[in-house]
Amino acid sequence: MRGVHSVAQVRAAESDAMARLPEGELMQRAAHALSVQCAALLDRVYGAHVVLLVGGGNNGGDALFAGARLAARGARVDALLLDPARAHADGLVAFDRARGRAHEADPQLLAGADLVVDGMFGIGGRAGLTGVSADLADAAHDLLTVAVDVPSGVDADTGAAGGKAVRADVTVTFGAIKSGTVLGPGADLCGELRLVDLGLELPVTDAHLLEAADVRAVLPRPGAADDKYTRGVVGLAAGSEQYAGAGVLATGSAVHGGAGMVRYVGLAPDPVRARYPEVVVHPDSRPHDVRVQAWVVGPGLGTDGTAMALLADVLSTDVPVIADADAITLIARTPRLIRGRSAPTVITPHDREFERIAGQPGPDRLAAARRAARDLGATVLLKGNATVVAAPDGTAYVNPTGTPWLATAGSGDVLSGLIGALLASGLRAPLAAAAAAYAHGVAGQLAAADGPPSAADVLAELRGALGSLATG
Ligand SMILES: NC(=O)C1=CN([C@@H]2O[C@H](COP(=O)(O)OP(=O)(O)OC[C@H]3O[C@@H](n4cnc5c(N)ncnc54)[C@H](OP(=O)(O)O)[C@@H]3O)[C@@H](O)[C@H]2O)[C@@H](O)CC1
Ligand SMILES: Nc1ncnc2c1ncn2[C@@H]1O[C@H](COP(=O)(O)OP(=O)(O)O)[C@@H](O)[C@H]1O
Ligand SMILES: [K+]
Repeated sequence: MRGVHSVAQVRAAESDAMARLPEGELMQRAAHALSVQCAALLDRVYGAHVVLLVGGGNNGGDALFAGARLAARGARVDALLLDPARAHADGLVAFDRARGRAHEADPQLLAGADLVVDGMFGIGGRAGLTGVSADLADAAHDLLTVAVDVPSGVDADTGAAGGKAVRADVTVTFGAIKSGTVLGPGADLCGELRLVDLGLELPVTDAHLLEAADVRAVLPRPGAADDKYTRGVVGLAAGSEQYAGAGVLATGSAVHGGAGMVRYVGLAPDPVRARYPEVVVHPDSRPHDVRVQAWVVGPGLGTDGTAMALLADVLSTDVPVIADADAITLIARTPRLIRGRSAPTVITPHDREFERIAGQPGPDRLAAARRAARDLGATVLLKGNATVVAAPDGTAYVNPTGTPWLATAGSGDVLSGLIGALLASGLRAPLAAAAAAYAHGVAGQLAAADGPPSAADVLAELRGALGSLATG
């Protein structure tokens, strides 16, 4: 797991480091690392044409010092100054000395560049570019682009990008992973994120970026002493006559997600029975009558009185519950159903479901998920590109896997079933949700490799995804 930090935390650590170190040392470390990364991206530094986009803050200073190093190695380096009067003075001197050429910002000067270095705005940046900075971002669009610290136009805390932002191939980020580089549009706009260690002393953080090794460490593996019950039994209260497929997908995902046994008490048992003979179907039982270690409730359940009664029964049990889809809509009407639970609850809203249960998520998705988790006393998995999982105590995980192809009907049902299987294995709720999001994202990527995937295709890749994660 890699720690994710806020801009305020990074600024505090930077000012501590600056108090200890000679003046300018931090920026030199940043610029050195940046120039090394830029050089590695060029076939050859000597003779390469590099264009720097230089803002009026320290982000521009980093770009100028790095550009000076590349110019000293024989690159032809042009710096386009957004605001010549405010360009970093020492950086400009170093750049001049290395025979770099500074110009007023003109998008036409980007033509033919081998590499663009985006040093317009860093952690001082706001979401969205306008005017000449937007024109420069447009002109750089099809060129190999390295963002300095954060792509310009991306809010370094939230990842929000407003209208226009730089789309980088590589982002060289300094000292810490800022939340805006792994969340929201920022996660995508960064391209490949490369962290440079500046020797900052960062505070312990409760936000984490998941890695494959974290998932490997928690995925359940049956031992010699296990039987189907000790591995964990999942109960499914999903599917209805109208939405039978959702029940089938969520159930299938629990089956392939590693549960020892799956029991079904939903409202459309026949298709589940037909598709998954290994599932134990209890057509006339209520949740309290069957023994499980975790419940999945909601996908395709409907929102009528029967669905509400089934949901209330599930939530009145004392085992972990993952509530999705229609269950979220129903819980939004009666939040006390989950507030008073003794066992953990996970809810997995997309934005519209989140809005029903906790108001608009807004641009700060990490803060929104944390607020809802604290308020509801539940683990909240807020879906989207870079899914966020927040626990009631504020611990949060950001998932880096997945693909926009996952935005297909039923793919959320696959996620629910997998979370259920991991909860039943005894994994703590926030980790179960986060590990499931990671594996679901990998399954989505595998499924998308063969062409546009359906939710059934994602489900079909789940075993492969879990297998490859388990073995590394
Ligand atoms: N501290 C250190 O020692 C180290 C710092 N380092 C580097 O410093 C960077 C932070 O530098 P920084 O604080 O100077 O802010 P930076 O991001 O350059 O620019 C802020 C300026 O831009 C403007 N502006 C912002 N967004 C805008 C927009 N969308 N559209 C238009 N204007 C916009 C904003 O204007 P304002 O909001 O004030 O009106 C303000 O004037 C950091 O990311 C790292 O690269 C490293 O060298 C390591 C050592
Ligand atoms: N733009 C996107 N990029 C990456 N993943 C996405 C994007 N949009 C949605 N997803 C993922 O697709 C899945 C969709 O789930 P959901 O909306 O619940 O679908 P359904 O209700 O049809 O099953 C979630 O895992 C979500 O994180
Ligand atoms: K930048």
